[in-house]
Amino acid sequence: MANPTLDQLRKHIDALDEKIQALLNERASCAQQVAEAKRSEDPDTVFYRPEREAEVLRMVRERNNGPLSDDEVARLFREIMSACLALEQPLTIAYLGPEGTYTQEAALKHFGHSVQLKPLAAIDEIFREVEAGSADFGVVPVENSIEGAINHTLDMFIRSPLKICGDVELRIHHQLITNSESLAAVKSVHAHQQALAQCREWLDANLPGVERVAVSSNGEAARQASEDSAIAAIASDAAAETYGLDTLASNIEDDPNNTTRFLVVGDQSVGSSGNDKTTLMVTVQNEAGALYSLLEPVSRHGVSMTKIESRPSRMSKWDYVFFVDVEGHRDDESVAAALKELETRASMLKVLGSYPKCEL
Ligand SMILES: C=C(O[C@@H]1C=C(C(=O)O)C=C[C@H]1O)C(=O)O
Repeated sequence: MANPTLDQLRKHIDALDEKIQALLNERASCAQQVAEAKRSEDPDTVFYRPEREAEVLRMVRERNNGPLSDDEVARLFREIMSACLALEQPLTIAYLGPEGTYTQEAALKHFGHSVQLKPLAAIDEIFREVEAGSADFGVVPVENSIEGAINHTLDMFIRSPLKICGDVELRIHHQLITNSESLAAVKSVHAHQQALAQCREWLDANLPGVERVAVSSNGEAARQASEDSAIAAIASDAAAETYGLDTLASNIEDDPNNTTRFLVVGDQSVGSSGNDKTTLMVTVQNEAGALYSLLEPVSRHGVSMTKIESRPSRMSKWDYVFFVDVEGHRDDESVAAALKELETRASMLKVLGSYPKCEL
């Protein structure tokens, strides 16, 4: 059709929408049949399969020809799978709240919007909630590109039996959100002290002399802003959505690469997706060369180590627990061989989890 009219184009979109909707429902019925198939194989089955979801997202990206970007189609399919899974089994996800935190945004990015979210006040509460089975999974921050590791999260693994089932990276974009009409009407800016620090230059330039108030979280700051239009909060898009606030200025962070990584914790062992990583927790005797001898088999078996973090063991002074990330799944031949040797050299080795590399 040469130069179709607006009316013709809209009719075409209506026809396409009808097909998309029918296909979505066909996919959803298929997912319901998958649930039956899983149940007949094993009555105690888990319906959520992160390794399969990662594979679906990888295929979506690989076959994408635009004009929608790979990220955009992956995000759409993330939501489709979320809705399909909810028909099989609605998931409850505990996260570090209150509502409107970046952890909430990370939870929604990873699981999609068709889950039941449960905001909790502290990292250890999230672990306890999942351990008790009151939530299926938990989402907690683990490191920030500026601030470094979130020690509290790492320390939880020393005592918790939970496993890592996935991770999510989130670019931290700070928004100035408020009910104020304009910057001039803002009398104070509320946020977590880290967010205030990360937007210092912007605040100096755009809101000089305006009071800055540190509060317990950016979600709490947004809640306060929703009750008083003289207050602006620094928080996420999710917080603006949750509390019905307008965004007066976007992406006001001084460092545009500010990124936080979150862990998804649960009691599920995740199968191989073909593009995975494995997190280990190890301790060694406090003696010369111990750490080298521990990691030597990792390199000899051609396994690539991408990260190492140490924390006091809390058992005795100057004794450390190492958190090590390697590429691959624990069932991969090379990783399994390295782990077998590592076990004989470490005083304690725990595989915290093998999980798909983030596809979002
Ligand atoms: C449909 C399935 O169950 C769930 C839903 C998925 C989907 O919608 O594609 C993928 C994995 C599972 O979390 C499946 O395992 O294939």
